[in-house]
Amino acid sequence: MDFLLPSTGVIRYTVLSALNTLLAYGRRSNEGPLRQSDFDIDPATGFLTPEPLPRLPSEYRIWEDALAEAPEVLKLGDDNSDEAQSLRADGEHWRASIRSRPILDVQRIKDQIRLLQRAHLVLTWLVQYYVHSLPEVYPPVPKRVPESLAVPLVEVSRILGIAPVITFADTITWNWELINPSKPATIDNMKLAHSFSGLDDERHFYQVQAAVELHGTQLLRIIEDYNQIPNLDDFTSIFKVSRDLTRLAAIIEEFSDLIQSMRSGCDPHLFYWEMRPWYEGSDANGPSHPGWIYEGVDPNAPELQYLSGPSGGQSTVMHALDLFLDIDHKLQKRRYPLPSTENRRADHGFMDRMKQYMMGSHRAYLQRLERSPRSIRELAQRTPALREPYNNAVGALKKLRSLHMRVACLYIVNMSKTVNPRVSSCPGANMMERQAAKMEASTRPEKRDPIRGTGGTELAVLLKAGRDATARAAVRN
Ligand code: HEM
Repeated sequence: MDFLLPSTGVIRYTVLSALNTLLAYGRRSNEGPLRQSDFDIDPATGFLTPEPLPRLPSEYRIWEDALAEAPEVLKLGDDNSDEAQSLRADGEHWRASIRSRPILDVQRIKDQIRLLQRAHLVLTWLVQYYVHSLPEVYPPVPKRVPESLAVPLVEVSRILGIAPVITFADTITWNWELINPSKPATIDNMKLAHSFSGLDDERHFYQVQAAVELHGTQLLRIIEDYNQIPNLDDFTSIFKVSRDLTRLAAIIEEFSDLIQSMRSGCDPHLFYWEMRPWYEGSDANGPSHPGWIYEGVDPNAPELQYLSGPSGGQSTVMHALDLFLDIDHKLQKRRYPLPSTENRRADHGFMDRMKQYMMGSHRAYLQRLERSPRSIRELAQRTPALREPYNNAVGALKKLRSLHMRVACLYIVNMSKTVNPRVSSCPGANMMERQAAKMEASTRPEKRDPIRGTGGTELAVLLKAGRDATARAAVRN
């Protein structure tokens, strides 16, 4: 049964990863109270950096310049509009210059976390621009990421402990600037730094998610307070926990309102056809499609397993919430109602895998939270006065996941049935393309792959399983 065993690369990576975490956090071997400041979490901005990332120093200027130029000259590879055709030569020139660039050494910035984050952002955006502007070919072939991008990206990612691909951090938590630099980082004083489509819809899409992250700082404070209460059994402590759980339910409802507000500024059709194609990672089309090749990088390098696109599943705030309320996504605990057959079929490793797309320090925060001996669910089970507030928080999270499923359905499942607007400017080809799309749609149920999320997962099954796992956390009276 060799195929069930992890490869030596994976074992090496797991051991190195564990060693890394031990070395970085060894100072706290005698773990004291959980403190956010130990994990590069800012009290005001949470998992967002406290200030906008600085630009890279002059020796990396070719990366910054290429990123500034990309939106001017690159279009999606399947774009045959007149404008795209007129830019084709410029686009090829941009890609050729990326291929001809030297491999820059990142050692000079290896101790400067904000510059490393900026390098990750710039390189991952360049990779997406490069790969998705390549002209489409049939049958599809693996897309090759030039070594001038791939090699430094893998190196920077190793230092940060994050996947070498565009992540939630590169699009949301690091991708902003201040409107008024003399004022603090609040959602009203932030503007988007980079956008693929240039559309207001893309700005809104990022802004809503950044608002959830910023709002999440209140939730992080509740978690920290909970972990610092000296004695959980006295009346004052129970009263505080009860009040905090009630506040937590309200915060989760506010997250839901934010998700709901996506519709007011982000058009589903534009999201699906103009924005989402730029985010796709190596596995977006499922296992039967060829993925990407990182030139100059050992193809067995363990981090190359993590090349999916960005996903809300990479939000550290949402993971912290799940861990605090003890949501069992992996179906390891005996809870009721028992999981449905469809729930069992879901990708139970998804949320765990998504942690590899976070900064090492944020992943370490989650690991520390996971090891916390104080389960709030167990406390609620043995304390009648806490059952209702706990269940209300779980109920609010279940409602959020139901709402999120509807949003994902509207923006992805429904839109996947519409026709790609990027068809040839030639009316004849246009008509043929539409005809082909119609025929494809009519054969869809039997022939098409399942609808996948940005992270390459079977979307509906995954999201339903997450909602049901949440509902199962509720404690019984
Ligand atoms: C247009 C808006 C959105 C769409 C289309 C969307 C779509 C998706 C999809 C397809 C997944 C499945 C996993 C994957 O492969 O990526 C997912 C997961 C997830 N999304 Fe969203 N999402 C949207 C907005 C949000 C927002 C605003 C949040 C912030 C709370 C969020 C949080 C999550 C979380 C936490 C997951 C992991 C699965 C789970 O916890 O249930 N999403 N999303």
